Amino acid sequence: MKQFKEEISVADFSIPALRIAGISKSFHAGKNQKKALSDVSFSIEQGDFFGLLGPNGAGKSTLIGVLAKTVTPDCGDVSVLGFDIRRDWQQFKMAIGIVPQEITFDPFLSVWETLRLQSGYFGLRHNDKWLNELLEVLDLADKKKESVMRLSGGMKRRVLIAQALVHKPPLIVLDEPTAGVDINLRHSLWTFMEELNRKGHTIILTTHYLEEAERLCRNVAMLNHGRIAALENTRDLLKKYSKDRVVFTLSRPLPEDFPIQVEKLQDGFYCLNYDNPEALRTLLDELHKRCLEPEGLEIGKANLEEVFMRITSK
Ligand SMILES: Nc1ncnc2c1ncn2[C@@H]1O[C@H](COP(=O)(O)OP(=O)(O)OP(=O)(O)O)[C@@H](O)[C@H]1O
Repeated sequence: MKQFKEEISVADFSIPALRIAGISKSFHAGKNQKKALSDVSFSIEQGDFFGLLGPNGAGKSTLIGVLAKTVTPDCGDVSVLGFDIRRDWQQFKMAIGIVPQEITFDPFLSVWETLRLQSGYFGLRHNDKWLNELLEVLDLADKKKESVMRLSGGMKRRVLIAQALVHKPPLIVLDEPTAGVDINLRHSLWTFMEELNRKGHTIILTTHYLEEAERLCRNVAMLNHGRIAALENTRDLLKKYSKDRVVFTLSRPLPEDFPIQVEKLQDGFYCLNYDNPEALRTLLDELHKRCLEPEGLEIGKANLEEVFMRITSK
């Protein structure tokens, strides 16, 4: 992935990149009412790489819809870099770029025309230098004149990203940017997002690929049934809800008086969850003392998937 030439200008760092306060939203489906968001509040600092996670139907897209002003909340306030979504809509929309999940383009336009049109939406007339740089960075330069509808799925996704960045928004929201994308493109998109973040953009990422969120996001919010179920630094969350574990196999059963409490998974298979790597050394020493050398040993690291399962099954 190529490097950006231009850095973005940053605002007063004491102002949150995004502030969401008391957002609720219900949808009417016939006689029934579905509460998609219930009193959701959180703030994201400038420069953060933030994961918005949650199972299907948790309310992520509804929240992004609120940011895009395609969903009107029943109550609550939203501001980006201090600009209120209602009072300061012009500044708000200049400060945020949303990469939607759905791929929708005008089928008759080329890549270049799509980006020019989007620039026009923001009133940017002399934007060609930046648009060319975006095409270059996203490896789309040779597709400039091609009709967007003729591009492959992965290329279309890149155009969606370029489209969201035409006005160099300080806050970028990526709704499932890697859904259905092959592993090579996924890796290059990660590099691209990291580069944007390094240049000062605040990034909000929603994804169902939890290893992706674990790798990229410094902080995460987990939504569940429209409520914030966890809001924390990713590493702290891992420490709190997930443990490292070792699964080991023995040819003989563990003696009843074995001093360490381990879980028996099935005959010959045992598991120990631990916080401190010292516990693993102690386990191996105790096994060794009893001439019980493990035949197999597999170490698993704490991961966000486990945290997610615990929090969302509560
Ligand atoms: N326009 C709508 N009319 C009625 N119900 C809706 C509407 N939009 C969303 N919902 C409901 O609100 C809830 C939250 O949906 P939302 O799409 O925000 O979840 P999500 O976390 O984005 O899910 P996914 O991961 O599947 O994209 C769901 O129960 C959904 O059916």
